[in-house]
Amino acid sequence: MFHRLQILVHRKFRILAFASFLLTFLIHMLLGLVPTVHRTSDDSCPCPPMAELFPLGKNHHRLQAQHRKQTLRVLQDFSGSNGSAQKTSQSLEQIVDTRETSWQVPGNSEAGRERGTLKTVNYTGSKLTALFKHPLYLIPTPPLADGDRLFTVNSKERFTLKSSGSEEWVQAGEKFILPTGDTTYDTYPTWLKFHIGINRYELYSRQDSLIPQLLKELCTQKIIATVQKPGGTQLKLVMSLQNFGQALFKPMKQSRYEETPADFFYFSDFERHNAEIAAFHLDRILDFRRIPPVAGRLINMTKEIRDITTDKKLAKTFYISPANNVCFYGECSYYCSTEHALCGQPDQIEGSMAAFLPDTTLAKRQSWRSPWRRSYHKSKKAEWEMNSDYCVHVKKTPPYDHGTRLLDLIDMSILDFLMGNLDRHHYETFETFQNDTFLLHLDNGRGFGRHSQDELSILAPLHQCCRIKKLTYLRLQLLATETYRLSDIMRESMAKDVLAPILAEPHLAALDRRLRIILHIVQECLRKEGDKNVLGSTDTNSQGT
Ligand SMILES: Nc1ncnc2c1ncn2[C@@H]1O[C@H](COP(=O)(O)OP(=O)(O)OP(=O)(O)O)[C@@H](O)[C@H]1O
Ligand SMILES: [Mn+2]
Repeated sequence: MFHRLQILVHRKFRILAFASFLLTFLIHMLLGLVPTVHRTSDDSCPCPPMAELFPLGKNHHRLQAQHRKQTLRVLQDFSGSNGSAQKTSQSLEQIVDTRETSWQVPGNSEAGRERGTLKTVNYTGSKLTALFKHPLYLIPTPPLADGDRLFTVNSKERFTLKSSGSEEWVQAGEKFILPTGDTTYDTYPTWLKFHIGINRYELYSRQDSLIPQLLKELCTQKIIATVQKPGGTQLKLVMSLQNFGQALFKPMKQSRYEETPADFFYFSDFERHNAEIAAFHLDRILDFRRIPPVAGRLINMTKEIRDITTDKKLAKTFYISPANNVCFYGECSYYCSTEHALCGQPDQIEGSMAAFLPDTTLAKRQSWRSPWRRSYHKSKKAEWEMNSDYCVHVKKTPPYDHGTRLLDLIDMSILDFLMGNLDRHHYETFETFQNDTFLLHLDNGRGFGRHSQDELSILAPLHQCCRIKKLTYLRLQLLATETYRLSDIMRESMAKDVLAPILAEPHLAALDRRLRIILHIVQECLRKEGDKNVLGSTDTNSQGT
């Protein structure tokens, strides 16, 4: 009898997990496949009813064809000849009160337990709110032209389980609460709004209630299915949420208060869940908006992983430790053994929940090797480490010879230097936008390992190329002022996370120190090479914001 019950429960979970996957897939199909009709389209909309959009196979081909058809937007001319853009940048410089800036480089759960040690901050009001109201954070992105959105949306189609055309969803639907609302858009779940908001210039927009809502859902929505994410070196899980959204879960592998030992190579350190969370906040504060939203969450390993996983191999790695805690180690190419097991207290474990990007069958991504990647070898050096003229070659090599790609990469090195991330071997872009788009900064788990050392080599792209986006430079200057001090803003931004404090105070202090180092390097470049060469003309566009 008990055995039969077990089979029944198991089957039910499998159906649920399958239904969740299918639903996610179908929603994207639905959005991607509707003939190109923009939200503003009028009554002449030739959209077929959703039922006609299936079966999947047929639609998959149609989708690919549509993606191919999307015409590449002609490169905007953001060069110095664009008078208005130049004027904007000049006036922006005046916005930053440089009197407040210090240019001197100086001599160059677990969370709950440590909450008491948080530094007392003696300022009133919200520095974060003030920052996001600053003119440097209000510069609009360019108007979106055809082909600038990742998905085209049928403006008339409301999101309902029935409209999905999937029997499984409709059956599973009783258990799920779907959004309702007056407009079609109101009926989309938050994760879907996030996906359809992605465009050539940004992963998400600035002043939007969407991201706080998405973060909230990532840490509160019921987890209905959990499986391992294949690929990569360390264990990570894909969790399906009650509203059919998905998250990439990285469990806590080491304490946020434990500094990476000086003798460790960057490639042998464990990833840090808190680094994933902090990286998202930092990226947003720098106004890059190139990291998918990440929230912390305390997971019940028994109920939210073991009991609901359809992954037998994963379930088999669960055990009870001598201290009576629940542990598991999963399957992966490194660190997936009893010696590296993840243990809860007794079955609660902290982790990071990253909002999932759209499925790659719907929005293909291109992976690029970083020209400044490390050798990933104990004694071998990469070319850029031996050749100080390395940037000259990079500048001549596509896609770095054109548009803002090199400047985008320099932005990324600034982000990585601030958090001490040496592990940026690749970056990704959405293929449909080809070479003229933002860079996705995925995989930030190796940041925030060391606070007592500043790894200057991460800044090699800035140092060797002596170029930076003007707007990045202006924002960095702003964040070096007392009023908008980076560490204060980061502390405040991360305080909203359920796992706060996310970063130990020495890591926050390191941010301010590293920021001064970056500014010092830029100033040296400006002194040596002049504004025109350093603050490259291609960054005067809004894409550079
Ligand atoms: N938020 C996300 N949504 C969807 N896919 C993601 C997301 N974040 C990362 N990925 C994909 O998952 C892959 C593995 O993720 P990640 O790089 O963080 O793991 P990893 O174990 O550190 O991998 P590696 O060992 O190769 O560095 C990435 O290459 C990326 O394509
Ligand atoms: Mn990694």
